[in-house]
Amino acid sequence: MEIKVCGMREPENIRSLISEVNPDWMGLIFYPKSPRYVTDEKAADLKELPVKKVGVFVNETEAEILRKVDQFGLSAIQLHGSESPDIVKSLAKKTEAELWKVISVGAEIDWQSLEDYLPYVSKFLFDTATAAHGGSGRKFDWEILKTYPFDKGFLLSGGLDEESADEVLALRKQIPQLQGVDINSKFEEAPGLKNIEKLKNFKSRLIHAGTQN
Ligand SMILES: O=C(O)c1ccccc1N[C@@H]1O[C@H](COP(=O)(O)O)[C@@H](O)[C@H]1O
Repeated sequence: MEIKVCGMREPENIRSLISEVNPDWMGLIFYPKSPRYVTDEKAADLKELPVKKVGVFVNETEAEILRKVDQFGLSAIQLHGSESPDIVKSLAKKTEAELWKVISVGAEIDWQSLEDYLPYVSKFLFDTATAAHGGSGRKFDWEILKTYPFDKGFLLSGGLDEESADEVLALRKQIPQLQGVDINSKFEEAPGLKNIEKLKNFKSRLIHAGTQN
C-alpha cells in the first residue's frame, strides 16, 4: 500500500515526516486559496529533499504547473480541479512527472467520462466532492468504488483518519486497483502542520494489519 501525506509545509515537520514516517509521497499544495498553500519562497528548502514530491494544483495554467515541477523538483502532478483530458494530454507531452487526475466524488461517478484520461495518467485519486476542491476532512461512500471498471491503479482520499486503516485494507481485498491512500487534514495540529505520532500509528496499522491478512 502506498502512502501519500499531503499538505506539508514546515521544514522541521517535513524532516520528522521523512525520518520517522518515510511515506512514499509527500504532497505540496499549490492552490492559493488553500490554508496549506506553499509559497515560492519554500522552494529552496524543499527541492532536494529525499522524498518523492507531488504538487497539488487546482485549474492552474500549464506554464505555472511546469514552472513548479522544475522549481520544487516534483515527481508527480496532482490535478485536483476540473482539468479536461486535453489539458492532461498536453501536459503529458511536456513533462516526465507522473500525472494524477483527481475525481471528486458526489452521489455518482460516470465511469465512461474517465476513459479519455486513461492514456495519460499514472493513476486516479478519488476524493470527496467539496466547494473548496479538497482538504474537506470528509469521507465519501466508498461503496461506489466497487464498480470501478479499469485496471489503472488509484489512491483513496477524503477524510481518512487513524481509524481508517482496517477499512481501507478490507476494501483493498475487494478492489486490487486500490494501490494506496492520501492522508491530510485528519492528521493535523494546524493547517500544514502534521502530527507525526498519528502518522506513524496509521502507517503501522496499515502495514501491520496488511501483513496479517
Ligand atoms: O488540503 C487542501 O487544502 C486542498 C485544497 C485544494 C485541493 C486539494 C487539497 N487537498 C487534498 O484534499 C484531499 C483530501 O484531504 P482530506 O483528507 O479530506 O483533508 C487530499 O487529496 C489532499 O491532497
